[in-house]
Amino acid sequence: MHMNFKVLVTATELATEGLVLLEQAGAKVIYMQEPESTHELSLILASQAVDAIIARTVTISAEAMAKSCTLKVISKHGVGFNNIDVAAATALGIPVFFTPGVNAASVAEMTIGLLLAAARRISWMDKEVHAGRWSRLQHGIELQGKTIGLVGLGQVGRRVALVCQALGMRVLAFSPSLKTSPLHGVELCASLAQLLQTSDVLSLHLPLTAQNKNLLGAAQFALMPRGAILINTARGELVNEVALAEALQTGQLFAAGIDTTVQEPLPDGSALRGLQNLVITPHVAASTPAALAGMASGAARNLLDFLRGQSMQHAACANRQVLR
Ligand SMILES: NC(=O)C1=CN([C@@H]2O[C@H](COP(=O)(O)OP(=O)(O)OC[C@H]3O[C@@H](n4cnc5c(N)ncnc54)[C@H](OP(=O)(O)O)[C@@H]3O)[C@@H](O)[C@H]2O)C=CC1
Ligand SMILES: O=C(O)C(=O)CO
Repeated sequence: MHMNFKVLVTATELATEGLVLLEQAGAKVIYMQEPESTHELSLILASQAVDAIIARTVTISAEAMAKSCTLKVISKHGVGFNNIDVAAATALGIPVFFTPGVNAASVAEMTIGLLLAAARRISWMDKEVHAGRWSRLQHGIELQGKTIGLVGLGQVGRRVALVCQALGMRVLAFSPSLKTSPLHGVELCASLAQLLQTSDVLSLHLPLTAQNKNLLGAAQFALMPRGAILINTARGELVNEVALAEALQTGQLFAAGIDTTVQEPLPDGSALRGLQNLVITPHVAASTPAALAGMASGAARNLLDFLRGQSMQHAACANRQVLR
């Protein structure tokens, strides 16, 4: 069915695999010039008849949604929909769809990359050698025989668990809704505190919600064995960044590897800037061609199916009640 409608992508581009689906359906696709600008988002929604948003990382607030009289559906390009005010969308009868699983392999691979880079000080040594210094005294640590604690054991966490087992690590996990472990050899902890106390490495793989903002701060780092490693490819706001910087400076943490920060892009005055034992990437864990294709086509398909009035029974929806 050919339709006449407008889709706003909150980025400067969309992978061809999604774009083709939209264009074949007759959509006019528009983009943002500054993908992190809430101001630009509001301006577009106020001035153009947008029917659907494909949401990347910019905040989609109640105020922004209220600017539009035509918005019918929000389709998250990815998994973590914490940047979307789902309660406000629900009040307006707007469903929020997302695309579980399609980026999990890429995110798990980045998690392992950050873990190895942090444990073996790879990024720091690389900079040293490029700068003409042959520094061989910064010993990294071996992971075999160490314990990794996973907070969240969903699509990403499970993949990370399997690779860590192959590295010879003991794998523990905390996920409140799990009563039995879904993976052979992965032991469940009864509480986050228990996980923290027993983990040489902690890796975050849970969604950000209003309840778990600042899940990790000074008190939680103090519970961990001295010299532990933190990996965060989930969301920056799960971690108090000032406490993280201090733990890295005092040696309470040996190193950290993070792909997400509280504010993105990382602001000039951030406590995290310049720390030698911090490996940091700009929220790109899911930015491989394979994952981008999966997210773009999944997000496009979700909004098209919804606008065509098809059954959304099998689609992942953050506010399924509006579909009834
Ligand atoms: N850096 C990046 O580019 C990317 C980041 N992400 C982030 O990673 C997160 C995980 O992704 P993914 O594995 O695909 O998501 P999943 O939904 O598959 O897994 C999340 C898991 O976390 C569990 N969980 C929920 N609340 C808690 C809690 N308080 N403590 C411990 N576990 C909890 C969930 O359990 P239950 O379902 O029972 O509630 C679920 O098993 C996403 O929410 C997203 O924020 C994801 C993709 C890309
Ligand atoms: O899928 C997600 O949650 C992402 O962060 C993708 O960038």
